[in-house]
Amino acid sequence: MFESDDISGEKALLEAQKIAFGPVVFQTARLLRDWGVFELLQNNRKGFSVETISNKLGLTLYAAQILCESGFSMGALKLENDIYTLTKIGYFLLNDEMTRVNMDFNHDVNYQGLFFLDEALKTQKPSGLHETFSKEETIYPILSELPPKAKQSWFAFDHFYSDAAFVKLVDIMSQKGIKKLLEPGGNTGKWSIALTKVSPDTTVTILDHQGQIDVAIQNADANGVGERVDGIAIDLLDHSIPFPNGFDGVWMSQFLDCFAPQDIIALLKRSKEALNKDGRVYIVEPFWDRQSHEIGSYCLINTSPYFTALANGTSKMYRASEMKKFANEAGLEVEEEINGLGFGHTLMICKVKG
Ligand SMILES: C[S@@+](CC[C@H](N)C(=O)[O-])C[C@H]1O[C@@H](n2cnc3c(N)ncnc32)[C@H](O)[C@@H]1O
Repeated sequence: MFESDDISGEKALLEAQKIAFGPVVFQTARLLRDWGVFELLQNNRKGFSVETISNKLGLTLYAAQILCESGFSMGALKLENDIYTLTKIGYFLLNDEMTRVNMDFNHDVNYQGLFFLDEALKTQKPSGLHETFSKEETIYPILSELPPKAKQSWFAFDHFYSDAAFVKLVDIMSQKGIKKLLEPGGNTGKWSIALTKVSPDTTVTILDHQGQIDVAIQNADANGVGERVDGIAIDLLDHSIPFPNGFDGVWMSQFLDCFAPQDIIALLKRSKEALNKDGRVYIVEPFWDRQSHEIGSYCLINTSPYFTALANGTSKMYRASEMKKFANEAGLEVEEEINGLGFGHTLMICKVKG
């Protein structure tokens, strides 16, 4: 994975420039996508001159030149005999859903805040969040109050990955005969709704901030499962508050990555205390050491600085080996691990250590 040293010095120097100009190319690629250049060229395979592109899209010739020349340099556009056409990279930038949600998330949520990454890494506070959106300790209490584009891109990013994993997970979990499930970080209720819809004997209790609980309850009502989805507003970082107990399972999806190791261990201990005798803790995470392709690992590893600068200053995307260690320290052991769910999520089923 990421074997980058097996290239010529010249290639390496070019790769280094791609990193040095990364933010520039990111912005031009985004505008080539959002201002219709990629789409125009996708619909016209023979391509157009920059003059025609500028005329057809109502851009100044200068704007079209700036964007198309950058598009050519990044490999998203081909330039032959003064005619631009779309390449495979341009095709993915335009059409690939994962690329789109990653780009929107990085622009609308992260871009400005990442300028403060150094301070965030030094202070372990989300300095980027403080400089852009809010003075709160973490992004989570204000998720539902983010500016509209940031809010939309945050939720689209979160849901894109978990929704894909939920398809198979609903199958797996609906066969477990769970009556009472506790869901810390249940967010807008996507999982609780998906599961209760196919499991008529299951009830789910969400623990989250009030803003998310309100949306989750509204969504559950709209989906006809409101009677079996409830929520408790709580600051999950206050480890002096025990979880409610008597549950067959505690479900945490894309949730533990929002916390530093010591908080994960404390949350897992509180989860353990919430279980019935034969209960299990279910951890769903995209671990970067469990990806079948380096594309997944690349996306996950580079999501971590969002957690530093914007989310909380302390968490990251973890490796499965790290999570196993945390579970162990909390008095749990991983009984089963199911990999390859959705775009590369893992389900870790944990039982209380005997
Ligand atoms: C990344 S989202 C996970 C969403 C969902 N479980 C999924 O799989 O898509 C994390 C959730 O944890 C909640 N959360 C994070 N820190 C929290 C805290 N300290 N107290 C309460 N909820 C918290 C957030 O509000 C958010 O809904």
